[in-house]
Amino acid sequence: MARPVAWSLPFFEPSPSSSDAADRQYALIVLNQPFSLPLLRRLWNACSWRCCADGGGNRLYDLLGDVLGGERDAADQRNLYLPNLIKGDLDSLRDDVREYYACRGVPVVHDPDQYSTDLMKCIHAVEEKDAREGTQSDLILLGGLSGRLDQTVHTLSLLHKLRKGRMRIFAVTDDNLAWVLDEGTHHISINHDVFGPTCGLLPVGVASTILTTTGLRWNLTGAESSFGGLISTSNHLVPEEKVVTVTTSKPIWWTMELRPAGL
Ligand SMILES: Nc1ncnc2c1ncn2[C@@H]1O[C@H](COP(=O)(O)OP(=O)(O)OP(=O)(O)O)[C@@H](O)[C@H]1O
Ligand SMILES: Cc1ncc(C[n+]2csc(CCO)c2C)c(N)n1
Repeated sequence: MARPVAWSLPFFEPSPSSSDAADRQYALIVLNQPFSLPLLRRLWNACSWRCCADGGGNRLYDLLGDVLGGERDAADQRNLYLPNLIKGDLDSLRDDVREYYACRGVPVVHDPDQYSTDLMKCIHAVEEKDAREGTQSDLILLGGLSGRLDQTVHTLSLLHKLRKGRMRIFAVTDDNLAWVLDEGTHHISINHDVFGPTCGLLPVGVASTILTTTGLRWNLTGAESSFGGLISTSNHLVPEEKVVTVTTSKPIWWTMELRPAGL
């Protein structure tokens, strides 16, 4: 029997405990989807390397321009949030944004391949960076769970496919934090100030799975879950339980709601 996998989420802590911070380092990929400034700040500060996927650069640039005080303050803000890389087929990155970041030394890499998405190109860039620098990053995707349905399903499929890789990959929006739990047992540490009340276990990409849980309002005990049958949506985290456990016979998407005031 494989040992349980422990999941802590230090990138959502205002000041991560030194043991969490020492354990793992994170890379951020900003996708072309809306996000709030508090969410950007939290994730940006938790990551040591940041990359924009094509039009993700526009999102970063525009959000940091929406500050009180006019263009000067916007420029100051943008200088505090310079990505390490912008990469993609560059059909979405605006010329003014490209020029702004290129002038400040941000590499803007054009990869014209039309058989891989900008998200895949950026994940590859993180792998290359890790190989180059001898680091091992976990990955946070900012966006990718809403908007266009084909892109959303692409995110669901890609993280499912990459679940056995070296990197842990999380998808984050202002509404959700979600990732794939591989077959086995998982212990997920929950900060109830940040997450809840709702959560879900979504059998995407598997015919069916057998689930046993603790720490949820509606726990499952050896229950079969499938698209054609039961899916645990609109479940609730129990505030008194600091750890949720999930045992699953096949990979499953785990998703938690973010509290609006949690950041
Ligand atoms: N509407 C959307 N809904 C969900 N995710 C999106 C959406 N638009 C973009 N993304 C994510 O942001 C990344 C960058 O998007 P961008 O708009 O720059 O390029 P795209 O041409 O639409 O996407 P791609 O080239 O990857 O197919 C995409 O690879 C995808 O992961
Ligand atoms: C079967 C198949 N379907 C769609 C595409 C198109 N496509 C997939 S990824 C990508 C890059 C977008 O930046 C594009 C255009 C393809 N090549 N093959």
